[in-house]
Amino acid sequence: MAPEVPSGAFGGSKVGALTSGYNSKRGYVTFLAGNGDYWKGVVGLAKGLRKVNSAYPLVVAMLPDVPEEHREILRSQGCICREIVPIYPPENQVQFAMAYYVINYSKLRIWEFEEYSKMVYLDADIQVFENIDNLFDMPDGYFYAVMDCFCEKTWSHTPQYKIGYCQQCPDKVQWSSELGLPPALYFNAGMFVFEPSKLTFDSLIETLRITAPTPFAEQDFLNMYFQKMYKPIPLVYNLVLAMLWRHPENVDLDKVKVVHYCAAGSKPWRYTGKEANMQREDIKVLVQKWWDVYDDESLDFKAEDSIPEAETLSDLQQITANSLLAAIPTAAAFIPTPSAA
Ligand SMILES: O=c1ccn([C@@H]2O[C@H](COP(=O)(O)OP(=O)(O)O)[C@@H](O)[C@H]2O)c(=O)[nH]1
Ligand SMILES: OC[C@H]1O[C@H](O[C@@H]2[C@@H](O)[C@H](O)[C@@H](O)[C@H](O)[C@@H]2O)[C@H](O)[C@@H](O)[C@H]1O
Ligand SMILES: [Mn+2]
Repeated sequence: MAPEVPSGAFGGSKVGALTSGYNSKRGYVTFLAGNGDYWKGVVGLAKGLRKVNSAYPLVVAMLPDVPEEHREILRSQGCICREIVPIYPPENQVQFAMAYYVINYSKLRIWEFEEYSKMVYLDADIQVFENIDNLFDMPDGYFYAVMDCFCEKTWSHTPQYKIGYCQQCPDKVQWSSELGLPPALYFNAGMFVFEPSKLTFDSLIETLRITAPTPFAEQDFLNMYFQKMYKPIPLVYNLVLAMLWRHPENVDLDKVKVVHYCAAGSKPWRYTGKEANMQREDIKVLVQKWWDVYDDESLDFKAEDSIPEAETLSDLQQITANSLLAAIPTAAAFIPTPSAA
């Protein structure tokens, strides 16, 4: 049962944000943990966002165990590095679909980034091949993400997998009422559009404390928590690679803007081609596309690339800000300069 989401938990009015001393900034955000090789995914993502002329910076929410050497590389690529305190689920005996998923609960810290009014979260194993800044203009108050697929073996613990039901083809296998209600629409948590809010963060943590962990860790938790606010967006914004062999009828690769290298063996920086489906021509093309961006030195960060703060506000917001501040001359002196991210 989804918990009651506190009213107003989806970012106050823009006017509120502007006069509260916070910029209503926008930003992309990813998550980095450990001293392994996911930093390469973040570098690829930073360069990919630059290649498609994204108007907003990339913030990296990183656990304390990310070494300084990796942080320096990310800063040199224009990333805004934000160290976060880890979040662990309650004591549990759950068998996570992947053992390392336990660290993914720390992703929840991005709701504390209140200096941003709206953010797009992207896993580090995602690449953006076409500009998706339009996502920031979708109506506030909802949680936007792409629907996942239940057909991979990683889902074998679920009733839907056992009967061959998948939300990507709901008419193929009818959901049996003996199993209770069909699963609610379920999103992949590798990419989503959200509004940072301390109120929401506190509610998330409060709810996490009393929620038994499940195999897909924070992805299951976020699906439960935002069930009533969730709005599916087209899969072009997060192509979960398994869709290529599980639901090819739903995929038009020419239209895909965002590729999520989440299938086993598909992380480009570790690709060997040995795992199932990794010898597919489309996989090889997508892995090469990732490397073409990663290796493109013309996409490396240069000081002139930096986005002046003022440009992170849309024209309308800037006008609103100016007219608001003009209307309250006394207060204007006291609104603190927004802290840097
Ligand atoms: O060792 C790790 C494992 C995961 N991650 C982060 O956690 C996200 C989720 O893990 P992953 O993408 O591997 O899960 P999948 O989408 O493949 O299930 C990654 O994209 C990274 O942003 C990380 O930084 N270091
Ligand atoms: O911690 C749980 C993770 O769950 C999700 O990955 C899964 C999911 O997509 C399944 O549907 C696939 O079958 C599986 O391969 C894939 O790893 C998110 O991508 C990741 O960010 C993270 O939330
Ligand atoms: Mn991922």
